[in-house]
Amino acid sequence: MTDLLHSAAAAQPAQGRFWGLVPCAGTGTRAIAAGAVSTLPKQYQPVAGHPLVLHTLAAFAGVARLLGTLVAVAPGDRFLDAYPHSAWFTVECGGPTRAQTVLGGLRALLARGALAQDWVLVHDAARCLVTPAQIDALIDACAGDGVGGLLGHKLADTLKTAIGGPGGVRVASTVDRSDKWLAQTPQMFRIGPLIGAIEHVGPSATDEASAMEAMGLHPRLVPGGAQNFKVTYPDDFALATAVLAQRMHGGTLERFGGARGVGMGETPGNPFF
Ligand SMILES: Nc1ccn([C@@H]2O[C@H](COP(=O)(O)OP(=O)(O)OP(=O)(O)O)[C@@H](O)[C@H]2O)c(=O)n1
Ligand SMILES: C[C@](O)(CO)[C@H](O)COP(=O)(O)O
Repeated sequence: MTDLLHSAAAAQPAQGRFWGLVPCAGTGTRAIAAGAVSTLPKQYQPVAGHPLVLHTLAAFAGVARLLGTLVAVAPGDRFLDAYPHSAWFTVECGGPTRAQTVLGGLRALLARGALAQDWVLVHDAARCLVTPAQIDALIDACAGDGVGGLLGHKLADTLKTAIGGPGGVRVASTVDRSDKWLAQTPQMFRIGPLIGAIEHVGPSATDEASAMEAMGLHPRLVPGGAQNFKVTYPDDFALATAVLAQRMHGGTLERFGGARGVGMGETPGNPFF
């Protein structure tokens, strides 16, 4: 894959090169119900018949402009060895927090031929419903931007703050939601500035945009969609399965016929792709 990475990078103009980076080193403590039979990390739990992260990676494989996608896994994690594909490769650079995993992945991209001015699209392994069209829309919206940006979703519900006390959790106030968005991924920034921002803000940054914001920048918000949610709680597996099943049976699962020819049997011995 490294050779392929270098030759693919050499073939593209340096100003408009795009990489994927999928942090995949979490454990999913909120998603795995207490007493669950399987303690596999959530990104490897079966969803619509396949490990969750493979749906995520299939979407990235369907985006022609990506030179490759680095999947940042925990040290010693060989789960994805069983699913080789020309569009992605794993690096065991997972850290104790998501930001540390992302930082390890960014440095690994540079070590493998990416340039500091290249764009990177960082995307949660756990957002398995993203589509190639959404990823392309983010690239279209941000490739000419001086900062970069992210997919987001405007808040649909009334927003409350809470106070806890002996009487249980109670409403403290209702907040104006007119300017509130839920931050989604992918989040797209140039590799060099993003490394600088994460190093500056430290390991607790929960997303790339907040690190860039800490540098005084204002990332572009690009509408994603309600379906691009993050599988976080036990109920989310059923919801993700239902959406994927509907897309498969409705014939709208474009990721299976993506730009890289992602279809059944591309990789011998791999039943998914
Ligand atoms: N140290 C970490 C923590 C998280 N992630 C990744 O970051 C994404 C978003 O994080 P989240 O949904 O919070 O995943 P977990 O940390 O696994 O979940 P939890 O907080 O419930 O344990 C996931 O794809 C997860 O694998 C990571 O790569 N490295
Ligand atoms: C990056 C993210 O998906 C934006 O919503 C999210 O912050 C990651 O999950 P976490 O629970 O904050 O680790």
